[in-house]
Amino acid sequence: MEHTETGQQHFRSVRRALLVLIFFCGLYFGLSNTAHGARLLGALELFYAGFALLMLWIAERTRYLRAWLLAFLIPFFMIMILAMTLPSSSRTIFAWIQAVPIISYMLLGLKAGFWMTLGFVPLGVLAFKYRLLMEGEPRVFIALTNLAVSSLAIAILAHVYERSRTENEKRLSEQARTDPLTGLANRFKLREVFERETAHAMRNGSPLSLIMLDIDHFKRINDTFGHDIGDQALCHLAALLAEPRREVDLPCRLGGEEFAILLPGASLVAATELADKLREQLQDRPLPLADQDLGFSFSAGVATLGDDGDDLDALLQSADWRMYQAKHQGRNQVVASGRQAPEMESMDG
Ligand SMILES: Nc1nc2c(ncn2[C@@H]2O[C@H](COP(=O)(O)OP(=O)(O)OP(=O)(O)O)[C@@H](O)[C@H]2O)c(=O)[nH]1
Repeated sequence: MEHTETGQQHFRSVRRALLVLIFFCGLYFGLSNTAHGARLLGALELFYAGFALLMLWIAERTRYLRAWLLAFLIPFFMIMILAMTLPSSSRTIFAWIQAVPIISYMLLGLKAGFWMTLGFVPLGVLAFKYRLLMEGEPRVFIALTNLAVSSLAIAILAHVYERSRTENEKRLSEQARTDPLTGLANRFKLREVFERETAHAMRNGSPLSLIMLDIDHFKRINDTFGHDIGDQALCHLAALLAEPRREVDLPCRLGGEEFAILLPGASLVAATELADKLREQLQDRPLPLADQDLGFSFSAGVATLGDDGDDLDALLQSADWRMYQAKHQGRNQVVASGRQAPEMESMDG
C-alpha cells in the first residue's frame, strides 16, 4: 500500500468509516439476534462491535496496523460464514458476502484485498449452497449464480478502483518529487534520497558527497536571449547532469539556475573530479540555437559527509559557500575546500 500523505489520509478516513459501520452493524445484529434467541451468534456480533471500537483506538497508535487488521478481519469473515450456515440466521445474511471485497480492498489494499476476497467469497458461496441444500431450496443453481455473479462484479469493481487509486497516487507522488521544467528530481526528493543513502553510508562506512552548481551569468542569458532560451539552457544542463553514470547518483534542480548532484559512494576527490569533468563537457557542448551556439558555464562547490557535516543542510551550506567562492574567484570552476558549515567549524576550533 502507498505511504504518501494523501494515501495515508484516504486510508485513515476509509478505515474509520468501515470500522464505525462494523460497530453499529455488530451492535444492531448482536442485540437483535440475542433478542430472537440466537445467543451465540448475538454474543459474537456484540464482541465484534466492541472489537471494532477497540480497532478504532488501536489503529491510531500501533506500528503493526496491517497485522491488527488481519487479526480483526480473518475471524470476522470466518464468523460471518459460520453464521451463514446456522439455520437460525436469516437467509438475507448472505448479502454480506458482497461486502467482503469492499471491506478487504478498502482496509488492506490491493494485494491482501485480492487474497482475502479470493479466500472468503468462494467460501461464502459454498456456505450459501450448503444452506440452500439443507433447506431444500428448489432453485439452488439460480440462487447460487445470483450471489456468485453479483459478488464477482463487486470484487472486480473493488479491484479496479483500488488499482487505479494506487496508480494515481504513485503518479502524483512522483510529480511532487520532480522539477516540472527539467524533469530532474527536486529538493524534496533530494532530502528523501539523502536520508536513505546517509543511513546506508554510515552503516557501511562508505563516503557520500554532494556537488552544488549554479549557471554563471544566467540573468544575462535571460536578458539577452529571452526567458525561453533561458529555460532551454536549464534543460540543456539538466540533460548533461542526467547522462547515465552510476544508478545511485541523483542529479536534481534545487530551484532557479541552481542544481545539485548527490553522489553516494563518492569521496570528495571523486566528486570534485566529476564536477570538473561536467564543467569541461558543458564547455565542449554549447546549446545549439537557430543561428548560433550558446556557450555558458557553471561554478560548483563540493562537500562530503562527515568532514562537512552529517546532515543535508550542513552539506548544502558548505557546498553553497564553496560555490560562491568559485564565483568570486572568476566563475567556471570548482571549489572543494574552505569554510565548512558553522557547527563543523565550532567542532574543529
Ligand atoms: N529562464 C529562466 N530563468 C530563471 C528561472 N528561475 C530563475 N531564473 C532567473 O535566473 C536569474 C538568476 O540571476 P542571478 O541570481 O543574478 O545570477 P546570475 O546572473 O547567474 O549571476 P551569477 O550567479 O553571479 O553568475 C534571474 O534572472 C532569474 O529570473 C527559470 O526557471 N527559467
